Amino acid sequence: MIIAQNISKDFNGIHAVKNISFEVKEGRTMVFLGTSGCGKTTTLKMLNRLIEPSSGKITINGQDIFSSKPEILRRSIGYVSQNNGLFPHYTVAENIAVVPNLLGWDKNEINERSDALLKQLKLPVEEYANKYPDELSGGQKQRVAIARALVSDPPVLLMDEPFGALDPITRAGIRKEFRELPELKSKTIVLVTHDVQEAFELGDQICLMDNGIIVQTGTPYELIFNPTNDFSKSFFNHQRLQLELSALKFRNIWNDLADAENASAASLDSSQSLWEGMELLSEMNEEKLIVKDEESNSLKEITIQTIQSVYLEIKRKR
Ligand SMILES: Nc1ncnc2c1ncn2[C@@H]1O[C@H](COP(=O)(O)OP(=O)(O)OP(=O)(O)O)[C@@H](O)[C@H]1O
Repeated sequence: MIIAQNISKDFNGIHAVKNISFEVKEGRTMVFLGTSGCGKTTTLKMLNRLIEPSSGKITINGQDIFSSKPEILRRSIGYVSQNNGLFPHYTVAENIAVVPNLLGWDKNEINERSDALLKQLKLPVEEYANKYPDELSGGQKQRVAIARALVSDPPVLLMDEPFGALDPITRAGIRKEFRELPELKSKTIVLVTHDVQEAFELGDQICLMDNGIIVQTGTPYELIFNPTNDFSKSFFNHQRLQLELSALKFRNIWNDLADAENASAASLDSSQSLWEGMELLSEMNEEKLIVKDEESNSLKEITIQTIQSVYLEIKRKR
């Protein structure tokens, strides 16, 4: 768990971050979202002391981060920087091995761990381990950067616009894979983005920032349906429909869906969003799809029409 209390950062008179506080629960993902220059990266980098706060207190899993040297602190915090930060003269395998070498792992252990990660990240070892970063596509470089950040299994992962340099299609694909990576399920993650859709897909919680302060913190649902101020309300206006459908999960509307009978296989689970349901219905060119709720072990069916009418009913009631 990360707790930041009243943290600020001044750069020679520029108040980049102004007395903000937030908490990230263990195993959860917090996304910092906001316009360029609002203080997201500065906030992120204060968590691993790449930037030293001007004031405030930060604890990670109960430990004051200022009680140990920054180099020691960073061994338990994975970090993916904006431009992937790979060493150009190191191969993929060598890039991934940097931290394990510092930690004194033996060669076999390093190979085994890095092979397993490359496999999870869909970069076959035989093909990629000996390549150099400039022989990789943008998406592949980001995967290597993620593998490198995860190699020592740190409990906390910080990511600064990890998919920022990718085209929208690659970006959406890698984001989906990222969400499903088993390795990430138990990590406490703080991610910075200016992409609203990305924040809604990846964040359990979103901190919306403007001009060095946190304007609102909440789940995607809270931010889109219950904005507490004019900034939050207008920030999402240009993509409101898509974001509302992304924030609504099938489990939120479970009782409004028809039971599915004789269903062989479910295509979606109830933690997925109405937006994902619409995308899949159109991608698969199906009239109906089955959604499963793991908790109650029940199945429901969805169509574009049911999604539309449930959504319109929710809007009507508000
Ligand atoms: N090293 C620095 N020296 C002086 N000013 C800085 C420094 N780093 C950041 N700033 C200023 O602090 C403010 C916040 O910057 P920061 O990089 O945190 O914003 P951001 O929200 O991450 O923006 P972006 O999305 O463009 O990366 C900006 O006004 C920026 O110019």
